Amino acid sequence: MIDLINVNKSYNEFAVLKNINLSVKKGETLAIIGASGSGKSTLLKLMIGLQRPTSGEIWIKQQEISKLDEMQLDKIRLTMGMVFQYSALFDSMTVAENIGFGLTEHSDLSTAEIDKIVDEKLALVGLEKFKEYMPNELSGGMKKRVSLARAIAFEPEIILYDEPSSGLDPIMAGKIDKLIKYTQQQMGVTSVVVTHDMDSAYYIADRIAMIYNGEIIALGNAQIIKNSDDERVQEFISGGRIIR
Ligand SMILES: Nc1ncnc2c1ncn2[C@@H]1O[C@H](COP(=O)(O)OP(=O)(O)OP(=O)(O)O)[C@@H](O)[C@H]1O
Repeated sequence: MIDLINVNKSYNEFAVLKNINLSVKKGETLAIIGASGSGKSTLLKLMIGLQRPTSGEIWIKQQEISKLDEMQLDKIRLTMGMVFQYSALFDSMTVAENIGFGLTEHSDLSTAEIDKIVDEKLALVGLEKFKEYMPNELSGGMKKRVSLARAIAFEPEIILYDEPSSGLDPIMAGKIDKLIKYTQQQMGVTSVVVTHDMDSAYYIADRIAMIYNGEIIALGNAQIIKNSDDERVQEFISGGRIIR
């Protein structure tokens, strides 16, 4: 579904990602972990064509996207949802308008049909009562949930999440995790989730990839990551609390 082949990304002379080879299978949830600045968000941006690789190939559903123009990329993006780190809602639109925006712009659905979908997705994220609110009237966590509702409204085949539960209280973070699992189990969505939260990664992901200085240094299910004999992995997953 998503295949990165020998991908390198540099900003000016600085190599952020080095020779990344990674495949995400249809219906799989892959978590990407790694220290701040290790290149996780850049990896997500490459997958949705917001950044282009310096070299290498990025395949989304049998199409190599790294050399497509913006119009061709837009077509691919219509099959993908993205939940950004900072919600990225349209400030001048209500919650309902934000969630329905993609459908209004890119589908032939009637206003009533879109409204029904908006209601369904708002119920999924527990924000039924906030339909007519403006983003600036919501807390950070609520904005994140609206952003998630917007991403799933379109029923995309792929959803990319950039730290979906950061800044949320544990109960809300748990709810977001359950929703991510729901999109996989009920909608068959293929997901890539950047997270700092190891409990979340173990819960939601089929496999976890750890990036260290722009390279993938570990890849596998929770058991493989937990049992890794790489000190850098152990240090990260224990939150630096390893006793040497
Ligand atoms: N547009 C850009 N121009 C120049 N440098 C960039 C750009 N975007 C990211 N970088 C650099 O690339 C490196 C990786 O950034 P990236 O945002 O991918 O890291 P990250 O692992 O997602 O970090 P965090 O966990 O803090 O969000 C950083 O050193 C950052 O300064």
